[in-house]
Amino acid sequence: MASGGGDDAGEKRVTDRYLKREVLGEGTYGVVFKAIDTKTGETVAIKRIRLGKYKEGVNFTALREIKLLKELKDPNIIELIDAFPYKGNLHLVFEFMETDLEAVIRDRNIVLSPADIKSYIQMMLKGLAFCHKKWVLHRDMKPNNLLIGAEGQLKLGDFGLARIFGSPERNFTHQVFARWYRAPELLFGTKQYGSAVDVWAAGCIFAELLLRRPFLQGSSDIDQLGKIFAAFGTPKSSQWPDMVCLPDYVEYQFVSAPPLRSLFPMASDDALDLLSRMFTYDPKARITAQQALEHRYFSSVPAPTKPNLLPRPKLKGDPGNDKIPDLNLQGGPVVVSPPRKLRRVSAPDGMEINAHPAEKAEEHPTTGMRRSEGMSSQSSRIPMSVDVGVVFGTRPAPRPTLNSADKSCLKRKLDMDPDFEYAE
Ligand SMILES: Nc1ncnc2c1ncn2[C@@H]1O[C@H](COP(=O)(O)OP(=O)(O)OP(=O)(O)O)[C@@H](O)[C@H]1O
Repeated sequence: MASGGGDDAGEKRVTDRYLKREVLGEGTYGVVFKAIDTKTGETVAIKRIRLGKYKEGVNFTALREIKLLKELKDPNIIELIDAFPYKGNLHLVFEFMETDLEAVIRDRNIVLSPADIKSYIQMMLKGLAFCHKKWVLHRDMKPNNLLIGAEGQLKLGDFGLARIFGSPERNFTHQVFARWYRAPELLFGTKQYGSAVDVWAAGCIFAELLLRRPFLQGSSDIDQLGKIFAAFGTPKSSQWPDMVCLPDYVEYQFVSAPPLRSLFPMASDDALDLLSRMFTYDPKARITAQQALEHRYFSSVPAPTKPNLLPRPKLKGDPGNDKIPDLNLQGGPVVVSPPRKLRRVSAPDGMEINAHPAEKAEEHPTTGMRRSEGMSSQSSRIPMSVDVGVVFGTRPAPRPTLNSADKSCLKRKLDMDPDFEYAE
């Protein structure tokens, strides 16, 4: 996993129980570091969430949900071992995982066989199906949230955290997920969504394993829809009747879908069939995680590779491991644009998408050129080529603060280690 220098390398202990080791990295919610659980001798990963930045306080719902996550135990879900406040931060203790699926996909020395891909997808769907059965949505499915243990087992990480803490860059309810993994109903602004959004994202991850690059790399929400429509065709209202009622729905120029086989030339017929069901436009008609597990793709040959036989990416500290370049394959933080109305643009060959004036003035991620500055009308067409992920920066996050009442509540509410002494 990622490693790096710590901002508090001098601090050795997190409570009497956890002995701190190196920083593993920093994500949306805060710093993650390695630690030793002196009670069990196990290595753990502690995610430190800065509560000081939260404005509205950690409410009872959040505490209840953290408690719920602690009870969410499944072989394909990262275990939340413990949760406690310490020095004004909330600490979430997870089982330690060696690497993640993004590292596997990016490691050019790894050849993934169809059986390996099947194994990863099966483990991902098992974790997802378990959580959906318990009425928990993930809402941030992407390859670097799929962690891989020393025995090759894949586990879903960050489950439910998007719901509990939200995300600094995703202020609106439908702005969950990194953009490339966002379902079309979210891009059309739905506020009422269900487990189907996780299945769409899982389909994107399946596609990414097959292609070894992110599948639908939109550079803005509008562009993301354009990428989706270019791949699967513009949805007809007969395919997705509720689409026209969605808050940000606008009519798009009709684009017909290329054969799915042309997008995934190496995939088996069964893999393509499952993919097409995971990418069904109407969330109500989209296959569920449980149904996907029962799809013939998993019972046909080849059988999924056993987790302990899956290829292992080079890890930090492995001999001869070069630094993996940071390609920002996830697209980075997502900037939320104010709600906007779209206007239609002419479509000479039926391939242009509707573009908003603000969209047209957006800076091109790689050329730095503004769309309105001399980019030909071709540039607003839905490109089928792959863009590199873009980070446009972040904006300050409104976050709840933890007041003393919240702190004592947190201490009471979390099912904490009886040995733990709360210390400021
Ligand atoms: N259970 C774990 N075991 C080992 N490393 C972990 C664990 N959880 C997270 N990490 C590592 O810690 C770092 C930060 O993880 P975190 O989940 O906070 O953010 P992220 O996944 O990098 O980004 P985002 O917050 O956008 O999902 C990453 O390098 C991640 O791989």
